[in-house]
Amino acid sequence: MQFTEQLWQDIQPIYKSILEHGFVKKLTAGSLPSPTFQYYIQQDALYLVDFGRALSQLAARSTQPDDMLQFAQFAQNAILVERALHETYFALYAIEPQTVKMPACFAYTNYLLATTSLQSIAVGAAAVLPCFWIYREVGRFIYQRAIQANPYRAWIDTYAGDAFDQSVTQMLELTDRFAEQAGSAEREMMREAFRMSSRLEWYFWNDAYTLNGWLV
Ligand SMILES: Cc1ncc(CO)c(N)n1
Repeated sequence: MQFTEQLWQDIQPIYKSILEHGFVKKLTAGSLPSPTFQYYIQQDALYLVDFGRALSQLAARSTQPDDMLQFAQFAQNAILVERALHETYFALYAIEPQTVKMPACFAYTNYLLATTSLQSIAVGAAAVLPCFWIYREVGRFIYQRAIQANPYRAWIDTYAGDAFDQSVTQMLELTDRFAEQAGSAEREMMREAFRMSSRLEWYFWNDAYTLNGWLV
């Protein structure tokens, strides 16, 4: 079994909770209230900048130029997607960027930055993998069920599309290669990082769904 197959098995209960979450259900049905989606988009714009920063960190720390190029391209893409959010959804809803990260976004971005900075590249790669992989799977899940006139069609098409699929495949190959070179203790840390980021993906949607803010 490929290492990444094991990672996916590990998170089955988390992934199931994501597919069953009200945010994903209502996004699929097209009935997600627009303030909920706006909250999500505003937090995601903040998330994507730090996600790009985490990927840049992995690029800088790569020992192989090919890996460096790959991570740098992923980082560039995160910022391009962030820009696209502004051009589409921020304009559509006439909303301003948010400046405050809410709890899930704060936890997730800080986790990604700390892990890609302080742990090995292999563990850092495992921490960023759910951002790719879960979005592709959730994107496809929604795509297969959503009607054409879904108001969130552009979002669905991005994550169910070929371009995103290609980067996920590349990220999976990288992770499996890192795992082959890692010892068993490091592989355990990779599993732990993958699981933690997967859990934080759930929290990210849950914060939007509940319009969660700082309670104190
Ligand atoms: C929270 C989150 N995770 C993953 C992605 C996809 O890169 C995204 N845009 N936002």
